[in-house]
Amino acid sequence: MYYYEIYIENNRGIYTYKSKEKYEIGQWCIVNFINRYKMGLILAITEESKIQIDISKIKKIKEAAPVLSIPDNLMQLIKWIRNYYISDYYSVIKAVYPGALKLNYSKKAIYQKDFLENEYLIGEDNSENSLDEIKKFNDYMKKRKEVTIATLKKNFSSKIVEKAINEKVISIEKKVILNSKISKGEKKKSEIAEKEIILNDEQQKAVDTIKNSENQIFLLKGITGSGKTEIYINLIKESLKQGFGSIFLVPEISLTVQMIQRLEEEFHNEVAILHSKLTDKEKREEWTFIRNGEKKIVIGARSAIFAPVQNLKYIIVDEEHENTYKQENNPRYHVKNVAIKRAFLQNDNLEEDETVKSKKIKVILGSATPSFETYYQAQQGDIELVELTKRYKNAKLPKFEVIDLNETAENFSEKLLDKISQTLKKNEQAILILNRKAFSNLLKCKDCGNIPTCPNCSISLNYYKYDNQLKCHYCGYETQFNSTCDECGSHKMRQIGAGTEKIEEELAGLFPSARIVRVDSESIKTKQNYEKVYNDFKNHKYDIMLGTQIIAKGLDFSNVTLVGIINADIILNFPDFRASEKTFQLLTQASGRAGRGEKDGEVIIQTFNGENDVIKKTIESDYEGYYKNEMIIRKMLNYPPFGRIVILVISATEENLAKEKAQTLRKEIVKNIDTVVKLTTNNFISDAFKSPIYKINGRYRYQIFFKFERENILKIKKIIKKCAGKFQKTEKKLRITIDVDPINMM
Ligand SMILES: Nc1ncnc2c1ncn2[C@@H]1O[C@H](COP(=O)(O)OP(=O)(O)OP(=O)(O)O)[C@@H](O)[C@H]1O
Ligand SMILES: [Zn+2]
Repeated sequence: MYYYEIYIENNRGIYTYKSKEKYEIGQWCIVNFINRYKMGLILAITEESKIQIDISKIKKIKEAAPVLSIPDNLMQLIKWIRNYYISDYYSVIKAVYPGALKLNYSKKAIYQKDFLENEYLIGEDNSENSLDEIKKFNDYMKKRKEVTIATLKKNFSSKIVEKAINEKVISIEKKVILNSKISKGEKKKSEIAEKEIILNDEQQKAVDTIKNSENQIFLLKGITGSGKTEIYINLIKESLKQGFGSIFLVPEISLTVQMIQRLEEEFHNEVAILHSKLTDKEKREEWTFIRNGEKKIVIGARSAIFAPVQNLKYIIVDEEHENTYKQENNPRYHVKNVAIKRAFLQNDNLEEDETVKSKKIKVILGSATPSFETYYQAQQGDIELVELTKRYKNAKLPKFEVIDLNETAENFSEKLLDKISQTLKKNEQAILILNRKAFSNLLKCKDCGNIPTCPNCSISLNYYKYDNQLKCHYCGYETQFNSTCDECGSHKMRQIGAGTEKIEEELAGLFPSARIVRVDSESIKTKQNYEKVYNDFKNHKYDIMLGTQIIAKGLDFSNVTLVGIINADIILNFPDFRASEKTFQLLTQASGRAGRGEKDGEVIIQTFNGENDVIKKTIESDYEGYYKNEMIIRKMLNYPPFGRIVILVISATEENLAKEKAQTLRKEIVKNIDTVVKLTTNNFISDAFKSPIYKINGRYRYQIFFKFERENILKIKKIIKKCAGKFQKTEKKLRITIDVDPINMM
C-alpha cells in the first residue's frame, strides 16, 4: 500500500489517502471527500511509519483522473512559492494550473437485466401504453448499457424509472465527469519566418555571449531603441530549430501589441498567447497544447511563467523593471524571482551527460532601465551583465530640456507649446505623458475646504467630465457630480490636479486642427481598442498621443520626434522608497520613444523639482550615476537590495478591531522574534500603523513593516507565518495579508 499527501480542489487542507496503485507527484486523481468526489493532486508520497493518524481510517483513492499531470519541475516550483511567499497550496495551485478543473459527477443508470414483460403485465398498470414503454425501455438500456439518470428521465416517465430501480433492472452508480475534454488540436506544419535579420555587431556579440556563457541568468541592459527584441527573437529562433521552447514574458498583454505582432509574425502557429481574458476552457486547451509540445513558444504576462513548455530553453522577461511583474494578491510572487528559481530547479535536476550544457534553461532579464535590485545582482556577479550601448543604426538619443513649472501657472509652458507646433508643422508626431488619468485628481470646495472622498476608501474621488461622475480608482465606486459641496452646499468646487482628460481638452483647444488620441486605462478598456489606436497612430492617423505611463514604454514609432512630460513629479511624491527610481525609469523610458527613426528626437520635461537629482541624471542619461547615488541611501537605510522587507496588513470592517488586533499581533510577533534576532535599526519592526491608504473597500487597514538583514529573513518569515497563521484561525473577522518583498507600499 502507498500513502499520499493530497491537495483537494478548492480546499485549504492537505489530506492523506492510500492506494495500491503507484501515483506520481503532480498526478491528478479522484478521491472521495466528505461524500463527494473531488479532484486531488498528489503532493507527496509518505512512508507508512511517518503517518500520524490511524491508518485504518485512511480512505482509498478512487482512481486516476484522466487529465494531464503537472510536471515535476512545476510541482517543485509550487512548493517553493508556497514557502517563500508564505502562501498556501490552494492559492499557488490556482495560479499555476489554469482554469481549475471542475469535477462534476452525476448519477448513472447501468443496465442489469430486462424487465420481464409478462411479469410486468400482472402488475396494477397493464395498459397498452405501458407495455410499449417497457419494450422501449428494454431496448434502450440494452443498447446503451450506461446512461445518466437525467437523460433517462427525459426519455421515460419517472414512474418507470423508479420501477426499474426497485426491480434492479438498472443499478445506480455515481460516475465522474470531467469538464476538461479537450479537442486534440491538429499540429500544423511549423511555419517559422525565414527572413533573416542581420544583427549589428553589438547585437551579435550579445547573442553570442548569452549562447556560449556558462551562466544561467542574464541582464540585457540596452538603451532605448538598441534592438533588444531582435536579440530575443534570434535566440528563440535558433533554439526552436533544435527543438527547444521558450517563454516570453511581457508586463501587460494588452499593452504590448507591437511585441506580440512581431513575435507572431516570426513564429506563427508555434506561439501560444496566454492572457487573462481567455476562458477556462481556452486556458486548459492552451495548457494542453503546450504540455504536449504542440506549441513551443509561450507569450504572456505574469502567469505564463508557469507554462509547462517542453524542453524549455529561454525565459525572457522583457521590461524587467515593471511593477506588473509582481502579483498583488495571494500568492504575491514576483515573476523575476520565480523565473530564476524555475531555471535553477530544472537545471539542477538535469542528468549529467555531455548534452547537459545545451539543455540548461537560461533566463534573460531585459530593460533599458533595469530595476536597481537586478542591477545590483549583476554588479555582484550573480547575474551576467550584457550591454547594448548604441541605438540600432546609431540613431542618437534625444535632446532634453527641463521647464520649471514654478514659472508658469499653465499646464503647458510656452516652450512645450512651441515644440508641439513645430512638430506638427514638420508633419511629425508627438507623445505627451501625464501620469494621472481622469479630468481632475480631486475637487475641493472653495468655501469650506471639503474634498469629496470615496465612502468605501479613504481616497479622494477623481472627477470625470465626460460622464460627469466622481469615481474611486480603488474600489470602482461612482456617483453623479451635482456641482455642489456635500458639506456646505457651496457651488464653488475647484478642480485640482489636471488629469489626462482635462489635458486632452486643453490640447484640443490649443491645437484645433491636430488629431489627438488619449490612451489611459479609462479610454482603453479592451485590447482591440488599444490595437486600433496603436495601428492608427503608427499609420499617422493621429498627430499627438496623450496618455499615462501606459504609453511610456516599448512603443516604437519612427515618426515620433517629440516627447513631452507634462508633470514629472507625480510619482516622485509617493511614500515609497522606490519612488525616485520609478521616476527615473518612467522619464527615461518615456524619452526613449523620441527619435527612434532617421530624425532626431527631443524631450521636454516639465517639473517643480528641476534641481532634483533624478531629473538631472535623467537628462544626462546617467543610469550608472543615479544608481550609485541611490545605493548609498539604500545601504544606509538597509532597504533592498541590501535588507529584506515584509509587510503585514491587518484589515477589518470595524475600525477599532483592526487597530487593536494589529497591535496584539505585533506584540506576539515581537515577543517571538526577540528570542532569535536582536532588534536594531537594521533589524526593524514598525509599530502597527495606519496604511497610507487607510480604508479600501470598506475595510480599515493597519500595517506592520518588517525590515531585516538578509541573513535573518528566513527566521523572521517563519515567525510571521506561525503567528499570523495562529491569529487568523481564531480571528475570523480579520483579514491578514503577508507581502514578502513588497513593491506596493500603500
Ligand atoms: N538587427 C536589426 N535589423 C533591423 N532592424 C532592427 C535591428 N535591430 C533593431 N532594429 C529596429 O530598431 C528599432 C528598435 O528596436 P527595439 O524596439 O527592439 O528596441 P528596444 O531595445 O526594445 O528598445 P526599448 O527598450 O526602447 O523598447 C525597431 O524598429 C527594430 O525593428
Ligand atoms: Zn473606493
